[in-house]
Amino acid sequence: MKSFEDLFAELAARAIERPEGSGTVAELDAGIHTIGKKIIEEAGEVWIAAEYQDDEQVAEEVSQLLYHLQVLLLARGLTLQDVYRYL
Ligand SMILES: N=c1c2ncn([C@@H]3O[C@H](COP(=O)(O)OP(=O)(O)OP(=O)(O)O)[C@@H](O)[C@H]3O)c2ncn1[C@@H]1O[C@H](COP(=O)(O)O)[C@@H](O)[C@H]1O
Repeated sequence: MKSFEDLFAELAARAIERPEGSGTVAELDAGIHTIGKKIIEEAGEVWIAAEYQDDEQVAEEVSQLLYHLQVLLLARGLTLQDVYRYL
C-alpha cells in the first residue's frame, strides 16, 4: 500500500520526468490558482462525505485532498520536511 511519503516521491519524480498523460504534470502546468481551487473543491467534498457518506467515501475524498495538497507543495518547491517542522 502506498504511503503519504511514497506518493510525494512519486509526484516529485513526475514533476522532473514529465511523462506524457500525467495529471500531476497537467496540474503543475495549470499553476497555483488552479491547484488552489482543486484544494477548495476537494476540501468541500471531504466535508460533505464526512457528514453524509460512508467511511470508504470519506477516506477516498481525504486521499484526493492530500494528493492536491502535495501537488501544491511541489508547485511551490516545498518538501514534506518543510511541513513536518510545524507538526
Ligand atoms: N492519488 C492521486 C489522485 N487523487 C486525486 N487525483 C486527481 O484529482 C481528481 C479528483 O477526482 P474527482 O473525483 O474530484 O474528479 P473530477 O472532479 O472529476 O476531476 P477533474 O474533472 O478535475 O479531473 C482526479 O481527476 C485526479 O485527477 C489524483 N491523481 C493522481 N493520483 C496519484 O498520483 C500519481 C501520479 O499520477 P499521474 O501524475 O496522473 O501519473 C499516481 O499514483 C496516481 O494514483
